[in-house]
Amino acid sequence: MTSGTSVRLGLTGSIGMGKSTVAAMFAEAGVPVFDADAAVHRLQGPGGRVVAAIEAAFPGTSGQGGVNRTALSEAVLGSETAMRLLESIVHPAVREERARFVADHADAPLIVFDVPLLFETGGEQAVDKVAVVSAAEPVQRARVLARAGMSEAKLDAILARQVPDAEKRARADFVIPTDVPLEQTRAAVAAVIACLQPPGGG
Ligand SMILES: CC(C)(COP(=O)(O)OP(=O)(O)OC[C@H]1O[C@@H](n2cnc3c(N)ncnc32)[C@H](O)[C@@H]1O)[C@@H](O)C(=O)NCCC(=O)NCCS
Ligand SMILES: Nc1ncnc2c1ncn2[C@@H]1O[C@H](COP(=O)(O)OP(=O)(O)OP(=O)(O)O)[C@@H](O)[C@H]1O
Repeated sequence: MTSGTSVRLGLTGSIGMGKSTVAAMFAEAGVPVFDADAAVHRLQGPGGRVVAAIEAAFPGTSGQGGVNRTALSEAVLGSETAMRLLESIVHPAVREERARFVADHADAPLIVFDVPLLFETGGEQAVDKVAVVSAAEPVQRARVLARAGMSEAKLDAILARQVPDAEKRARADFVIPTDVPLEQTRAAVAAVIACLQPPGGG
């Protein structure tokens, strides 16, 4: 690793596993975090630069507030062709935002990319190490099904498009558990930081 470049940690995990919670722990520890989902919300929000392309591809799925995610979700979930079309619009724009983030944090010893679809999009090629956030399936399902607008069918449609948790754990360099007390999750985050960013940045 030449000087001046950051160690890049990919942070991923299936729906409801705790990525956002763990990403916040990295941020609290002073590690710059790129949140891909937040980038998608910006890009799809009011004035977002992919709104016009999404409306052209999926007429009626946007309005004054940008993309109507409920309408868009109904238009694409369950259709592999439609989801791939949506991804072809959104993912390049996310990659551009990620490149800007890297340039803005060139001197940080460690940076984190919080990317839900890291393995699904080959994003692991762009990072040095991967940490997977994981919990037992019943815990995961209970969390997600407690969300407004979620259903068993929608959850299963999403999970069908995500690399299984067991495969993510096998391919990861680190596994961060979230079906444990928050302090244990926080300790796991600290251990990953200590491993990748030794004191003194050595
Ligand atoms: C499909 C959409 C409209 C659903 O929006 P909605 O607000 O209902 O759900 P939300 O965005 O919170 O996603 C819920 C869960 O689905 C997962 N998910 C989102 N997109 C995808 C996808 N293309 N493939 C598999 N899982 C996905 C997320 O990781 C999350 O765990 C939205 O997720 C979207 O625009 N996805 C395409 C862009 C994308 O691939 N985003 C993933 C992060 S890079
Ligand atoms: N260590 C933990 N102990 C208890 N609850 C946790 C822990 N970590 C995360 N959670 C809870 O799990 C739920 C899902 O967490 P979070 O929103 O971070 O998941 P996510 O992977 O970002 O979800 P999505 O993929 O849908 O965006 C939240 O209610 C969060 O409070």
